Amino acid sequence: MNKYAHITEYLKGFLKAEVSKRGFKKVLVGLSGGLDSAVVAVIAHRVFKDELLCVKMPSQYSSQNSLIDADTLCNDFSIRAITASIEPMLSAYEELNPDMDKLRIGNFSSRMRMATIFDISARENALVLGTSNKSELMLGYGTIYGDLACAINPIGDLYKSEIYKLAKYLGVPKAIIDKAPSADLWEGQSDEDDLGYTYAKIDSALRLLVDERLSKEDILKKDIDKEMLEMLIKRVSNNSFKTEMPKIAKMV
Ligand SMILES: Nc1ncnc2c1ncn2[C@@H]1O[C@H](COP(=O)(O)OP(=O)(O)OC[C@H]2O[C@@H]([n+]3cccc(C(=O)O)c3)[C@H](O)[C@@H]2O)[C@@H](O)[C@H]1O
Ligand SMILES: Nc1ncnc2c1ncn2[C@@H]1O[C@H](COP(=O)(O)OP(=O)(O)OP(=O)(O)O)[C@@H](O)[C@H]1O
Ligand SMILES: [Mg+2]
Repeated sequence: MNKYAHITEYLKGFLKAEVSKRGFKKVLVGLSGGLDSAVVAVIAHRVFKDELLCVKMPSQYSSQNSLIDADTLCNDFSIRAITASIEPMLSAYEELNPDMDKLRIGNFSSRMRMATIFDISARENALVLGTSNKSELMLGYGTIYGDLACAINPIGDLYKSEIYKLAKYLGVPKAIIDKAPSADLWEGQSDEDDLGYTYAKIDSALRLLVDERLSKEDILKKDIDKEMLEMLIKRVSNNSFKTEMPKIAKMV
């Protein structure tokens, strides 16, 4: 069996077991029009069919292409979807806080989406599926208690470069595969511009650092850019809190 066919079957089994173990039948996916949520939606649809509901949550900063790409995916795969705009909440908060920079607006947008989809999860008696990949999780490239929040994440152990291959295998529309990954939190945002390097380069180094646990010295012998490696080591260490539970004071 092809590697990505095998991964798909494994993730279908994982989702089925984990959702049923928690006593649920329905799942939600926040659908942005980007690659990660498209892959999660297509795999979840194979398992849950009409018990999957995708939630599109545009803001005034979402690009028009993202909205079109999300609709194309839903049409191609007959996936159920609703729209819940975060624009009114975001505008109201921005009016009260006119000094916010784009990073704060972006993180606030991400948390408004989290609040919205978790409210819908209560209404629908459904679980929220996560869409953060391993590259993002390792680098802390996501908003804590925002897009990182979920009940179950099927793609958190797959690097972005693997998500591309999985998307191709699943038949995700070409427009979604071909466009640059973007958090779409402000106009023109691009993951690879924010991070400074392509995911192909980042993932090659992360594999050596995280999976093979090689030392910095040994990684540098393998033709990896020194500045990038130093950035990655710093990010992995500084952002590890994003994948941990809050520390609780133990009474002694
Ligand atoms: N050591 C520590 N232990 C526990 N908590 C710690 C902490 N250091 C900071 N914090 C807390 O964490 C906050 C900072 O983290 P956070 O709020 O996440 O924000 P931050 O890491 O500053 O920014 C999030 C990054 O992820 C990107 N992003 C966001 C959303 C979606 C996507 C996407 O790809 O779709 C990408 C975004 O563009 C930005 O580069 C601090 O304000 C503080 O409250
Ligand atoms: N407009 C939106 N509507 C619904 N959900 C969204 C929206 N924007 C972001 N999200 C949620 O936040 C997640 C994080 O965004 P991120 O950009 O990392 O993933 P993506 O858009 O699915 O893929 P890509 O990284 O290729 O752009 C999305 O997968 C999605 O679940
Ligand atoms: Mg995106």
